[in-house]
Amino acid sequence: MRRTILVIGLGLIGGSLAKSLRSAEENYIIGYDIKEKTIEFAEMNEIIHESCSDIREAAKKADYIFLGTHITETVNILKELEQVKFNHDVIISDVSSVKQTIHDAASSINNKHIQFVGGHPMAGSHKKGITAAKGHLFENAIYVLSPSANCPDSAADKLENILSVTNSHIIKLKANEHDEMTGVVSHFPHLIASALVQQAQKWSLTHSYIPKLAAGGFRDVTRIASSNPELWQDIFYHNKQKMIHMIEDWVSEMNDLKKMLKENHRAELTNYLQQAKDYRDGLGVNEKGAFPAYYDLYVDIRDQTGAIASVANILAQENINITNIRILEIREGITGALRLSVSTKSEQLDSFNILKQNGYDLVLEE
Ligand SMILES: NC(=O)C1=CN([C@@H]2O[C@H](COP(=O)(O)OP(=O)(O)OC[C@H]3O[C@@H](n4cnc5c(N)ncnc54)[C@H](O)[C@@H]3O)[C@@H](O)[C@H]2O)C=CC1
Ligand SMILES: O=C(O)C(=O)Cc1ccc(O)cc1
Repeated sequence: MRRTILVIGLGLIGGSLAKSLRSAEENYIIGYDIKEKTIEFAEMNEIIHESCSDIREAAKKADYIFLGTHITETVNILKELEQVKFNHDVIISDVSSVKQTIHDAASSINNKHIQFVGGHPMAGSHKKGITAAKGHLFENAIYVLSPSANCPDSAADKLENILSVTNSHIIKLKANEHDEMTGVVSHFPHLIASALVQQAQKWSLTHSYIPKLAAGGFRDVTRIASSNPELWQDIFYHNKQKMIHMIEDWVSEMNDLKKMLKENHRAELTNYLQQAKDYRDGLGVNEKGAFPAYYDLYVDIRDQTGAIASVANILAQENINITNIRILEIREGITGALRLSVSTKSEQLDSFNILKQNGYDLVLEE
């Protein structure tokens, strides 16, 4: 049965969703974006079947509408869709990183044809716009659904059904609990990453070697500081109360650490670090967690042409799919470490054995 799906906002997430939904034959995708260039790109690359210039008219044709815009814009578009004179029921969803604002806006909608189910795919990147969109972006990621109070269960079920093409793992959460948890593991870390970079930049004014010394650890923990500033400002603003609470929590945590150092509580500090390590090491083990399960291997390679391709080829011949690949602190002419991730324990062991047989020096992360 053909389904008409309107995607409004064809950026990184809306574009990725449109691509993924388009891969199911029964889906007919109409796309809208305020940027003309984005629509042209979407049409040229067959991300959508057709574009539209009037979202109210396009909405009338749709069975499902996805809002792929930033949160403030999503609230405005919801108000506009409320005015549409639908002659059938329509399921509307969004992809916003904060759910309570959207939930409040959806709850005040007075249009009997609209069934709203909030959504948030827990996958993305530091990039923005349709050129960064990928059809497989949500594969293996958690996809949160947050149905509004007056929405029938059947709407969430239907949405879950059409989202199955994304190969994500759907979980249902209430808006407030979603915002609290993503506040802790997604929003607040972005704030801290930017603060760490700001601190390094200030110190670098008087310590010129800082950029050269900023190696693996600093790069790992600050990767997300390269994300889209307009988007993250909007996310922090809409989750403001929880962010303020977490900043207060953090200040108190830093004060505890300061005290441990000042008073030479070395055993207490070791214990603090050990507890953090144990919790961090345990993340990713559970397949249903927000961190998809991964199993890592560290391979020593030379910095020379084709080094990565050789490793990838050996694993490809064994039908082993590399889910992530990263070069760690590679320096010219010196042996470098390649971190490979695979998705099962047995693939990790097989990769270890086959690469060892091929003469590679490597370690396996337990
Ligand atoms: N960036 C990420 O990693 C993730 C973002 N999200 C959420 O996804 C949503 C979109 O974020 P991104 O895709 O990263 O942003 P983006 O900046 O890549 O895309 C936003 C798109 O919306 C378009 N747009 C702006 N105003 C519009 C309007 N009035 N009507 C139609 N189109 C309009 C823009 O032209 C752009 O193409 C946000 O609500 C964000 O919280 C969710 C998961 C991950
Ligand atoms: O790039 C990363 O690590 C992210 O943090 C991706 C991300 C960004 C925003 C979300 O709401 C969900 C996931």
